[in-house]
Amino acid sequence: MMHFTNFENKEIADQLIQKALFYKADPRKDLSKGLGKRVGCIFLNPSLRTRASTQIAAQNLGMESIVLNMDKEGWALEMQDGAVMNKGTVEHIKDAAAVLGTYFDVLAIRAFPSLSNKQEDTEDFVFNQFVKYSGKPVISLESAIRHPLQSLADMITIQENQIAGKSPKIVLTWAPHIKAIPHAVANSFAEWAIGCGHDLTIAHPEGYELDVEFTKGAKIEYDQKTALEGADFVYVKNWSGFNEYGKILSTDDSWMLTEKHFEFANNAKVMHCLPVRRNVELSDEILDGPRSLIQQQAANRIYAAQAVLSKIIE
Ligand SMILES: NCCC[C@H](NC(=O)CCC(=O)O)C(=O)O
Ligand SMILES: NC(=O)OP(=O)(O)O
Repeated sequence: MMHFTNFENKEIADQLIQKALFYKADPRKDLSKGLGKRVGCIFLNPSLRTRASTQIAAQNLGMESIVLNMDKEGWALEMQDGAVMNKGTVEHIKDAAAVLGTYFDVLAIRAFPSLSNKQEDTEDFVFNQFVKYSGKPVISLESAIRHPLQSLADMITIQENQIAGKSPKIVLTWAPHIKAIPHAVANSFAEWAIGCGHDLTIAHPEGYELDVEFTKGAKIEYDQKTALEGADFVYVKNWSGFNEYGKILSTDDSWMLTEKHFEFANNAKVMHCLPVRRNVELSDEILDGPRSLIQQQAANRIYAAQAVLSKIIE
């Protein structure tokens, strides 16, 4: 495996899940595996979990990690080939990524979408500029269209909580938000859940259809109540319009999950990648109650990153 950017196949996903569970049982089992290796974690956007868990994962493997908050501390990067750089940008991605490639054995990049330039976002243009010019294995720390380390942690969490012998019903439901939010977490969750062979229903108001590249194989349901019936796992996430790109199309607060939504899914567990807008996307009673898997998901981010780093440095 050269890069870790998307779901490849079920066999690799299962291997990564097993490896992550192996590290969860004994985090320092491979403490010398990464000795002498260095990962550069490049952030073009904010992060709590991804920033900390990736560094802890590297440390558990004996690797060094260096974090660069390029959005705040780096030079303003030019992304366009052939640009005449006589305005705000200071350094071309060609030069910056090539330098990073000489400093690090592995690069890990967070590059959110603009939510205004659909074509560039859909091509994952900024993220792929790092891949193109660094010449090193690249791990996605959430790109414009995917968040695979989150999805791997989510698949681990589902495996830990599913009832043996029962194929779980998984629902990804849209929830309200005050801002236009990226599609990456929802896209990736759908890609991984479907790829891992799960039964996935995606519920959202009409107009919030995600890119079908990620959702083919899932049932689409416009009525949240119908979607939630008999659910075992409910993944809550806001995203902005994809067809009407980057737009907020609904603020209907009846989509905010509360305990009363679980009348016909009493045993359902609730998942969210965090950060969550409490009492906008999800109620306090759910987040602080026995259905919530949010802390387990966040904990599993360490072992997901450790499994991926371990495989990449092999
Ligand atoms: N890395 C996890 C989620 C990151 C991002 N959330 C946000 O931007 C939340 C911003 C806010 O709530 O103001 C998203 O949903 O893709
Ligand atoms: N879930 C997640 O990726 O969190 P951060 O944005 O805080 O890294």
